[in-house]
Amino acid sequence: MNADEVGSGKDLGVIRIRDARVIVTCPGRNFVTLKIETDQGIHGIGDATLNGRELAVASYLSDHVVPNLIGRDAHRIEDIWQFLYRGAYWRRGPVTMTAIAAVDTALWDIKAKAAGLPLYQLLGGRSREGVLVYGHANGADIEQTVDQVGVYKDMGYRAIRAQSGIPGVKGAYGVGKGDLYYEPADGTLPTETLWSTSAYLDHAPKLFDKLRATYGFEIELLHDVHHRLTPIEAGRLGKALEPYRLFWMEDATPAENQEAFRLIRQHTVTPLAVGEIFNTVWDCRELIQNQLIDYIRTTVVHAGGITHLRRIADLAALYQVRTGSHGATDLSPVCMGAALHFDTWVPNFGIQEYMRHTPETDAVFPHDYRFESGYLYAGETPGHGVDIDETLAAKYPYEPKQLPIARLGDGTLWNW
Ligand SMILES: O=C(O)C(=O)C[C@H](O)[C@H](O)CO
Ligand SMILES: [Mg+2]
Repeated sequence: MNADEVGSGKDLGVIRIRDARVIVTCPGRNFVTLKIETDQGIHGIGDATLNGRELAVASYLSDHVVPNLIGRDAHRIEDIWQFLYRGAYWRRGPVTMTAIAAVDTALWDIKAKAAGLPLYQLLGGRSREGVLVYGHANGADIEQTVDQVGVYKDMGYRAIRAQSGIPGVKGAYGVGKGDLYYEPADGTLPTETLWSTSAYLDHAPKLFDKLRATYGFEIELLHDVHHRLTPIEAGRLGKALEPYRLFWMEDATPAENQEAFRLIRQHTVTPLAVGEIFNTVWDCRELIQNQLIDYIRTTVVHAGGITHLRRIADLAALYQVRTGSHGATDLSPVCMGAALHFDTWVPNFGIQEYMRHTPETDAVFPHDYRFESGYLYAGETPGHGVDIDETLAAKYPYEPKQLPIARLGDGTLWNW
């Protein structure tokens, strides 16, 4: 942001929204960003990226939301949130909630800039110095994954998610091309992958056995099942992984049926994390209130912005469920910046996922957060500390890309 945009703290009267527009850019992968401008010269931005379905949110914003924003007081974040949620009549869902999140994030950015404060100060101030993050180590086989965990350890990570290719399974989830920048949305039409539960259940404990034998128990290890097991299979895996003391087992089974997690809980004390595809508190209310999970992974961009994420975190706090926000590369640096301010404040913080963006993406979204010794630190710039270079963004036009699908050996469509 420009120095002349920083408010004196006296700009908390009415501040009118003058213009709002959607910017779609593809510096290696697609990102959708909403930029809101005000009559005070202050602007705010919000991430609106929904991987593989980007243009649906872009249209929702441009065609249906932006006309409703012009002339409104940007300080009335809660009222605008309620207007967009209740006013649409059609509540919830990823497209709606991602669009609302973009508006909400941009408005918090504006309010914090107007106040001359970093966003975490407006949320209630600092609860911690740094935000513990986990990185992604993956490899084509166990040996490669073990080596990659070493690479992340050497970079200073204290918590590492480990995924490995599975013998006989083409395109197992989470296995990239061996570099730091894994991106699964890789085809104009979805890439078809294969899934075998029995091969996976046989393989996964061997990976963690080797990791603990190599690196001991000081490092935190995480694992993402990516929605592929039935509840009883997930219970079995959780039990098999208990000796390796995972920080969490993520998305062990699809969570439309929240009750399914009770069965998993009955069989294992491996901590459970879920929620990256949830959009509202209603998607996780039973999971939280019945203490069926340990970490809730809802994030700023897909769960209605800072305003709604705070409601989810407050409910979770009542039940000792901690946050562990999604932070894959399809969430733009704008989401990451906002998430880090949220994480710096939220009392029941657990961990933050952090997949590094490519240098091209970082150049389009200049930001002030930084990584050091396993922690990310939100900056002190007023606002959420992330901006967009529109000239550079315009050099990377949208490219249609979809996420893969998975099938069983007999051709049955499974969960990717
Ligand atoms: O980062 C994770 O935990 C994921 O599961 C990443 C998702 O596959 C990704 O965000 C889909 O777009
Ligand atoms: Mg995941």
